[in-house]
Amino acid sequence: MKQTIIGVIGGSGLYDMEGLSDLREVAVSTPFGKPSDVFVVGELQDVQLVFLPRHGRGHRLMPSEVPYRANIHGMKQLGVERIISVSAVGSMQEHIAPGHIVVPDQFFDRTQGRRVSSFFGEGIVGHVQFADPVCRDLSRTLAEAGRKAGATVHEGGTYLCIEGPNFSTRAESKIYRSWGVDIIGMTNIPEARLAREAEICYGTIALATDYDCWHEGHDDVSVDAVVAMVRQNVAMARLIIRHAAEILATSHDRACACKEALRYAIMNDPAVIPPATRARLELLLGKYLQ
Ligand SMILES: CSC[C@H]1O[C@H](OP(=O)(O)O)[C@H](O)[C@@H]1O
Ligand SMILES: Nc1ncnc2[nH]cnc12
Repeated sequence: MKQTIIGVIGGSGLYDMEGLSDLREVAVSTPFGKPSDVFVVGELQDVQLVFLPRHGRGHRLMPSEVPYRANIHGMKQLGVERIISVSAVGSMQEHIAPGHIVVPDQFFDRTQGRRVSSFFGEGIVGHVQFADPVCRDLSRTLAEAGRKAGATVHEGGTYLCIEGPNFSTRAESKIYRSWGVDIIGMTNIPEARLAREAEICYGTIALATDYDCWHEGHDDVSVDAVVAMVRQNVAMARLIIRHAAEILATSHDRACACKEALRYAIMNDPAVIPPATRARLELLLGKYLQ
């Protein structure tokens, strides 16, 4: 039986995974530059787990500096079919308290166009569906794994992605709340877009660390507060991943549409795609450009 291969992108405060066996580090080069760090590959609960710290070890990269394309391409090269993103987020709703877990089902993009969030371009035009930006099956698994780990889990919710690196102004925070968003962060939207183009399932375990700056009864978000809350919950995040691995170990074959996201996405007459572009996208598109 083929082994399930899961990618984990660790966010703020999660720079390694404990409990992996047969550990090895894999440096991957991609047509889109160098990933955030070397990938750590190991076995967990009968699945192969591929771990990458989003901001690099030592947290060297700002949200707008993360090489998102290289990270997702690297995951694809290593055979990853499902990516679990772990992220620290601010809560935009009273009932989502710091320490709670949210598994978002929607994203709202407030980044400023400084991140390249598509593999297309340079002679190839593609448009993938993105109405449901996360994999429903993977997200259901993450919520189940979260409950099993004893976390308070909010299943579904809208993650608003800002450019950063600064946190929001109070006016922005209040306006975002009036839009009905649930959580706020700085990293997930490019990853979700690129994972979809790479036909990889994407789901997020978001740890609420603060109430941003809208809540009069709580301090405004600060790095200290985020780091303290992540530290308190990092063991739980790891346990959720372990439970998710347990569930996914027996469901290697994906029933979702993520695995075919590119089938009807390409606009080009294949004859006009420049050879260099075709070569660069071979891993992602080769099967559709025969
Ligand atoms: C340290 S607070 C801001 C920082 O934390 C979140 O990162 P990640 O999604 O990688 O956990 C947020 O998006 C910001 O990058
Ligand atoms: N309030 C907040 N805004 C943006 N990113 C965050 N990450 C954690 N808390 C955050």
